[in-house]
Amino acid sequence: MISTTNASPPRVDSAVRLVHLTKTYPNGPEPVAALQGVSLAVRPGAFTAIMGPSGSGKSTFLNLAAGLDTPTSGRVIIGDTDLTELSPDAVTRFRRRSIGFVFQSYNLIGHLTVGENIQLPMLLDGRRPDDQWQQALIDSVGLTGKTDRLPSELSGGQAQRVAIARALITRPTVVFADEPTGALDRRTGDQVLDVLRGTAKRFAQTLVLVTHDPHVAATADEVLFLADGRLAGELVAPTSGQIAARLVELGR
Ligand SMILES: Nc1ncnc2c1ncn2[C@@H]1O[C@H](COP(=O)(O)OP(=O)(O)OP(=O)(O)O)[C@@H](O)[C@H]1O
Repeated sequence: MISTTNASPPRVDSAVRLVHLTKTYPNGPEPVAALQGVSLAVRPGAFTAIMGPSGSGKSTFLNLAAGLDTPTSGRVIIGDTDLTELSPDAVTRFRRRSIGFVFQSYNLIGHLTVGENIQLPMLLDGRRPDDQWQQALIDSVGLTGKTDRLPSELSGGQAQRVAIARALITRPTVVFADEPTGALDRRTGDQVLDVLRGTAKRFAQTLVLVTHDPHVAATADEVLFLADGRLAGELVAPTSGQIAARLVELGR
């Protein structure tokens, strides 16, 4: 279940809870109100897609929810931790442990091997991943036998599989993904999406994904729509046709 109101959501057992979230960018004389009072809760284990017309606030939403940027007002609660009450250093530490992020452009470290890239969030946190868990993850994303390669020796699809394993290695409370198939051709993108969705389901990983692609969003449990910085409805397990129709209504 996901709650999508512009008012305060009921207290629920949630992986992500946003309360009256606003973000205004001080763009000279004309500040931009990119988010205008968004409240929602994401159920643990759910796969939620975020969609909306260009400029509707999707990237702003993702950056705030993942602690990459700070809101103008409102609260971001991941599990039972309110990010907006933490110091910047504490947010960085919390993100390492409890938030995974998959970028469109992979963001792998070029001189580290596949295995080292995957382990990095654990190592930065002064921990070592459990060998069995790491192997299960590598197998699940289809990188068995490729852990000694360098990123330059990988295809785009393989690189994104590394990024997916890296995002999940800490068993975070939530993984956020920003257009994770946007740089891939359709066939490779579909395979990577299957890997992301399948691995998240297998390990009961909460996943929140921003996409422009109705075909990608149609694989989610729920699709949330943003328009002009506000929530503009949700669809549960929709078809890509239903999603496309909703986007047309919202003036995609
Ligand atoms: N760093 C920034 N400084 C100033 N304005 C910004 C900044 N980032 C975003 N905006 C503005 O905030 C609004 C929301 O932008 P955002 O990037 O969140 O939308 P989006 O839905 O992700 O768009 P797109 O689908 O085109 O990527 C837009 O009007 C945008 O111009």
